[in-house]
Amino acid sequence: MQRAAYGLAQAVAREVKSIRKLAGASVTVLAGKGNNGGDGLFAAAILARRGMRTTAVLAAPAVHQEALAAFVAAGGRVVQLEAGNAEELAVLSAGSDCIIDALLGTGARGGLREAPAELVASLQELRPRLVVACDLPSGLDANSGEVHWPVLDADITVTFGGIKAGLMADPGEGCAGRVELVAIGIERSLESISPELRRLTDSDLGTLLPKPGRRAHKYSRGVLGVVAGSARFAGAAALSVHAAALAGVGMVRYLGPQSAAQLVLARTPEALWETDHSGRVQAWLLGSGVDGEEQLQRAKEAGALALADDLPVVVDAGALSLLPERCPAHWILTPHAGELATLLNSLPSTGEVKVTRDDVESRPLHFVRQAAEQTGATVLLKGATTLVSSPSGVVFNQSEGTAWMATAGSGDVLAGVLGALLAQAAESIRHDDGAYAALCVDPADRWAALAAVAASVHGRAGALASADFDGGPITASAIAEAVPRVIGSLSAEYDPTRP
Ligand SMILES: NC(=O)C1=CN([C@@H]2O[C@H](COP(=O)(O)OP(=O)(O)OC[C@H]3O[C@@H](n4cnc5c(N)ncnc54)[C@H](OP(=O)(O)O)[C@@H]3O)[C@@H](O)[C@H]2O)[C@@H](O)CC1
Ligand SMILES: Nc1ncnc2c1ncn2[C@@H]1O[C@H](COP(=O)(O)OP(=O)(O)O)[C@@H](O)[C@H]1O
Ligand SMILES: [K+]
Repeated sequence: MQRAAYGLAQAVAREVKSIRKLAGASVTVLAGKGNNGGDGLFAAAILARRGMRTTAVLAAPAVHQEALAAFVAAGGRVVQLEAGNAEELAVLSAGSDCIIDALLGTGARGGLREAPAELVASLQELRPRLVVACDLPSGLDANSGEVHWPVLDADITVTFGGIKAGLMADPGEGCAGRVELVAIGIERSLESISPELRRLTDSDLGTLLPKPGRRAHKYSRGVLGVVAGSARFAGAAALSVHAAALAGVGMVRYLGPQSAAQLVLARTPEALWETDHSGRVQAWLLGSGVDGEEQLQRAKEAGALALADDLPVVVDAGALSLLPERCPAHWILTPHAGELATLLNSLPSTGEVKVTRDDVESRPLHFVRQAAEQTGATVLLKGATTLVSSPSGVVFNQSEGTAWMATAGSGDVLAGVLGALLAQAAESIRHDDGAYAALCVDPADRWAALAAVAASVHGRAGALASADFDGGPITASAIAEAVPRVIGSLSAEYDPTRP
């Protein structure tokens, strides 16, 4: 607890010092009855000894006794939160330079209630200057990222021992601000426990991104078959094929109506327009912008071929309704929240109660796992944070994008990038050359890891494209155009001397 409190106090001191002198600056700790409150009070005691004016708002009649004693001994002021004074204490707290949210930690069941809930709701409206959450924002479920409102949005969350899943999955991630990890000496015992959520780092991405060997040719690089677009949604075909080409695929075979093919070829003359399914491919991309019987039929036939030949498939948008009874893990479904709800409702194993888009947005981690488990596929759930669940339940989570990416066609670009990576990497995934093993990715979870690479490349490309316009808006086409730069710079991170 002392290590946790020390780490928390250091972070608060550093942040406050970046705005004003520490001595004389004020901090208010909101302390709950459990150990989380104890951490907050111990941290505030350290800050009081460093000359800060400290106030503790006690949210329960009895709080951590030793921590409270240390806080009082250090000169801290104590006020008791009661039924009638929540608003008054919210105004008092909002006046301080920093608020430490130590109401609830990992031991919480459900969210804040009564006076603490009132306090936090009022504080949120008063827009405090700086909020540092102790371990996690109070009201957030550490394991699922589910949020029980009200929650005080943190600028920084100082978390202990390991980054909790709930800090990396929406909607929790959206409340946590920047997450900083403080080591408290229990990490070794955590190593044996497989992490709930995993985020790939720059060098992981560099390691997993496929690279052409010196003697590569276009067929050995991987060919992607694409059934996307339709007369109505021709743009989806053009975007996904172009993105696949920019993500380094050896070749694209496009299957679709002539009107869409014309647009595809005008945009990407490198692609081939095929009128039947006879050309060999290493992976399929099915569904983006697919509409109408004829194109759905093409997607269905390609899906059947993929099953027969054991080929990996990206299943997007229109093709999500064409799943076999049980998918292999190398079928990667790419729904957004609404599509995931529809998909779950179409599965006999979901049961009577219908899942809504809101349900998925409130508990994305839960539902992405459920979909992967029920379908057998790898499921990539799109959103501000993208979650990829392997059917084993291991989840990767990437969140490098920008909200400007919420624009039409952005998902088609992601599908193209993922298809391109699948076509290139299918062989090396099946016969790992050591890259996945080096990153401790189980064989069963390699498809999910590669899908996470695609999500990460896509998110970074969006951020880079927006940065080109000083953080301004972007089109889906601009995301695609930035993909080669992202792959180039990440590949440079790859250190071939890694074990
Ligand atoms: N190795 C470790 O684990 C380390 C842990 N550390 C720290 O400990 C924190 C976890 O501490 P914790 O277990 O005491 O839980 P925490 O959330 O502070 O309080 C739970 C208490 O609150 C109550 N309560 C529950 N739900 C409630 C609600 N909705 N609304 C109101 N009350 C509610 C419940 O009481 P009950 O409902 O049973 O009366 C229970 O007694 C963790 O986040 C980290 O900061 C670090 O020091 C480093 C090492
Ligand atoms: N707020 C956001 N922040 C970051 N990325 C986002 C955000 N909203 C959406 N995205 C990303 O943009 C893409 C949108 O895909 P999708 O909903 O399928 O759009 P479309 O069907 O128009 O192509 C996904 O990759 C998603 O992760
Ligand atoms: K907290």
